[in-house]
Amino acid sequence: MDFLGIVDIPTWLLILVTCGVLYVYYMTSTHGTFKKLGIPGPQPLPVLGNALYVVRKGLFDSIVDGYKYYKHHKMYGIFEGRTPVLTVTDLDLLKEILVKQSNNFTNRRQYASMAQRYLDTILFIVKDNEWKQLRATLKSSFTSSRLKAMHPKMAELLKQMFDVLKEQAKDKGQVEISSVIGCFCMDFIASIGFEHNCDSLHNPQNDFMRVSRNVLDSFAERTFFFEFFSPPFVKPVLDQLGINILPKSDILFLRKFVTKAMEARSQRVENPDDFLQYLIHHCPGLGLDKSATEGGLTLEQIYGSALTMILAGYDTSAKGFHFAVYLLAMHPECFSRAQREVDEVLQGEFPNPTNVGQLTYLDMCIKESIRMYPLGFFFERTCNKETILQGVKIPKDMIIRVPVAGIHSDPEIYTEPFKFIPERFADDKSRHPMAFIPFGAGPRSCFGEQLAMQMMKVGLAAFLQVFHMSPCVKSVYPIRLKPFGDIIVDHGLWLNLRPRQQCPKGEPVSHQL
Ligand code: HEM
Repeated sequence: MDFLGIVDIPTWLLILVTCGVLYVYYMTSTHGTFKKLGIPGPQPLPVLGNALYVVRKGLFDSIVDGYKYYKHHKMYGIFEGRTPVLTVTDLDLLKEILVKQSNNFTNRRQYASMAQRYLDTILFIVKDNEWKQLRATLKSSFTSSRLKAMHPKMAELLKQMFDVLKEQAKDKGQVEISSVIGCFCMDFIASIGFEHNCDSLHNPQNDFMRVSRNVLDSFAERTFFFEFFSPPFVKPVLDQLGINILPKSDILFLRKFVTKAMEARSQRVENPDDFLQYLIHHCPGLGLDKSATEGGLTLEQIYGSALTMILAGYDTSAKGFHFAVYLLAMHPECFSRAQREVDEVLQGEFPNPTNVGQLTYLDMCIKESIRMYPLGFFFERTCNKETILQGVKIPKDMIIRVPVAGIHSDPEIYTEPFKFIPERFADDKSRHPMAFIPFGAGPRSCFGEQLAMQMMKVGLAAFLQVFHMSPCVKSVYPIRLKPFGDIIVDHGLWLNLRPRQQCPKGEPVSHQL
């Protein structure tokens, strides 16, 4: 093509350059948003926004640093590529957004490139009234009586986990705990969710575990790049091409698993009282229980909720559990105090949902562990409608980020925040309600908090009954995290495990070495 009568440029090159210019313009066109609103923030680069800082520091540390730097500005804005993200650092403002005016901040960011059509009924993702209805229907799936009913299964699997750990500790006593605890949590979730015995403790490579792990890892690894650099109109195209945050084949595998489990139940006279049965019971479309028609679930919502259980339930609890065990092992004084408490209070009785309520120091240890390593180290809301907060206009659709990791490591709230000091949780009342939010806050907070806390308390108490633990030569402390994705440890969690000579009377110890 003849360009201005001067040079002969090939058409393809002209198209390419035009597309490039349009892309740069499009990706940069939002970068004045925060200036217009009078909100401070680091200067964005064309196209990249503030991605380079996140790449250099890692997501976790960039949230801690951002909070520290902008704390006294109450909020600051960054750009993920072209997407403005408003991080709120003021605790009163956060209470306003998450609790008092939560009706204006109901939803989360929508991941257009997430194989969305298979996941748009997941509780974490659904919006507005659908979210309200779904949350209300699922509300009683984890009542305290249902949680108690799950306990025998938990005790049985803990016993199996301790046997595996004892076997691994036989030689030098050195054990990597994160993978074994991960297998325990997966077996527990599969069991209480779907009466499925995937036996990851003895076969960690089973399909259910492999596929679930792959879905979680893909989400952790790919989200950053998808969200930063692909403009919204490109995401559906990528989706059509099969390029997604989540591997479609794995999602389909998990859906098929749920379908098969439901089909098997339709042939049986008696069914287990697990999470899947709860969902089936609440799905009038399946015609199983006419009393459940009011506010019932659709078949797609059953798939979404089953996936929620697998994806939200397993990894979070596993990490919560392994951080607590590891941190205690790295702090011998805290370990001894927690073990003494377990021995004195439980008197050899196996921990259960009721008796662990008396373990106040253990509770502090778990809180301190999820303070230091909050698995949801940030979470988000979007603004449903324009809202004025302390004189600042928050436009509709703005993404609001809650910098949990920053708040949890604020030295004005927690002295020596990078030290493990469970005693700081002896007095919870003087702290601002938004200063400790490992499970989020307000009506959209974590749905599985009670289940997760029960797993961690019972599991940790049983651990202390059965093992002595201490650092070993392979232990790394302070813990190093991977720079991207979820909160992922960058090394094995190795420690020394010695089965205790004095057995408690409860179940698992009969398997002592
Ligand atoms: C230690 C373990 C866990 C931690 C630290 C954790 C943390 C969180 C956080 C920070 C949020 C966002 C809250 C917000 O936006 O205000 C969340 C949401 C959620 N969590 Fe958890 N979680 C854990 C375990 C679980 C378990 C075991 C399940 C399910 C069985 C679960 C299911 C969910 C769901 C469904 C949501 C979305 C709720 C909604 O949108 O209504 N979580 N979790």
